[in-house]
Amino acid sequence: MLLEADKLTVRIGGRAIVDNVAFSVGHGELVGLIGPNGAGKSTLLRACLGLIEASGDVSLLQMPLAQMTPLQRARVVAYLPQDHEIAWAVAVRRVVGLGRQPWRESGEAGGQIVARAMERMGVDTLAERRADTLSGGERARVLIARALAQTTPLLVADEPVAGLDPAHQIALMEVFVSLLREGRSVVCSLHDLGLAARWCTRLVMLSEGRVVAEGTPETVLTAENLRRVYGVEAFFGHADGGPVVMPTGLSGK
Ligand SMILES: Nc1ncnc2c1ncn2[C@@H]1O[C@H](COP(=O)(O)OP(=O)(O)OP(=O)(O)O)[C@@H](O)[C@H]1O
Repeated sequence: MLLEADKLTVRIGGRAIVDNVAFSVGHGELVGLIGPNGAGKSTLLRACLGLIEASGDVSLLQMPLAQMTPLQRARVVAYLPQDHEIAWAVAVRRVVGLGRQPWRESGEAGGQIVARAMERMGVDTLAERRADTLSGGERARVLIARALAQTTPLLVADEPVAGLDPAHQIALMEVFVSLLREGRSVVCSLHDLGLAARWCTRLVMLSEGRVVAEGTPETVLTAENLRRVYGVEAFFGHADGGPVVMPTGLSGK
C-alpha cells in the first residue's frame, strides 16, 4: 500500500469532522474521494499527509507517517491543495521547479523533469510568465505541474479540476491515468460525479466524516446513494465505452 490510514479521526471543537475512517491507496489506483460540501474530504486528505492533527494510524509506503521527516514525506507524496493561489511574482518555470526541492538536486539537474511536467499540463508556453498574472485555470494547471515535477509515487489532489474548462478537465484525468501506467497512484477529491464515474478506478464516498460507500464507480454511484448522500436524482447511461452519471435534479421535488 502507498497510503494506509486506519481509525483516522479529526476532532475540531468537540466535533468529529473525520470519524474513525479507514482509507487506503494501493499501487496503480486512481481513487476518487467524493461527498457533499463539508463531508470532510479536505480534512481527511490533510490528515493523511500529517498537515492537521489527527488520531489513528497513517502510513506511507508501510512507514508510520509520524516517524517520517518532512523530506521523506515529500519524496513519497505530492499534494495539490484546494486553494490554487499563487501569490509570488516569479516565473511559472520557477514555481513548477519548486516541485524538485525535496530531491536536493544541484543546478539544472531537474530542468528536464520540470519541462516535462509543464508540457504535460500544457503550461510550457507560459514558462516565462509571472505566475501571479495567470488566469484561475492556468494557475491550477501550473500547481498541478509543480506536483507532477515532484515525481512522487503518490499524488494527493484536492479538487484538481476546480476552475478547469471541460477540455482541460479531461486532459487532466488523462494525465492521471498516464501516471498509473508509470506505476504511480493518485487520490483526488471530486465534485464532478461524471468525471468520478468515468476515470476513477475506485471511489470512496464520504458523508459527515464517515465512509458511507466504497468500491467501483458502478457500485458507489447508485441512484440510492446519490439520493441519500447528496439529495439528488441523476441520469445514468453509457457513452464511448464508459459510464455517464449526470445529476438532473434535487430529490423530493
Ligand atoms: N479548522 C476548522 N474549524 C472548524 N470547522 C472546520 C475546520 N476545518 C474544517 N471544518 C469543518 O469540517 C467540515 C469538513 O470540512 P472539509 O473542508 O474537510 O469538507 P469538504 O468535504 O472538503 O468540503 P468541500 O466540498 O466544501 O470542500 C466542514 O463542516 C467544515 O466547516
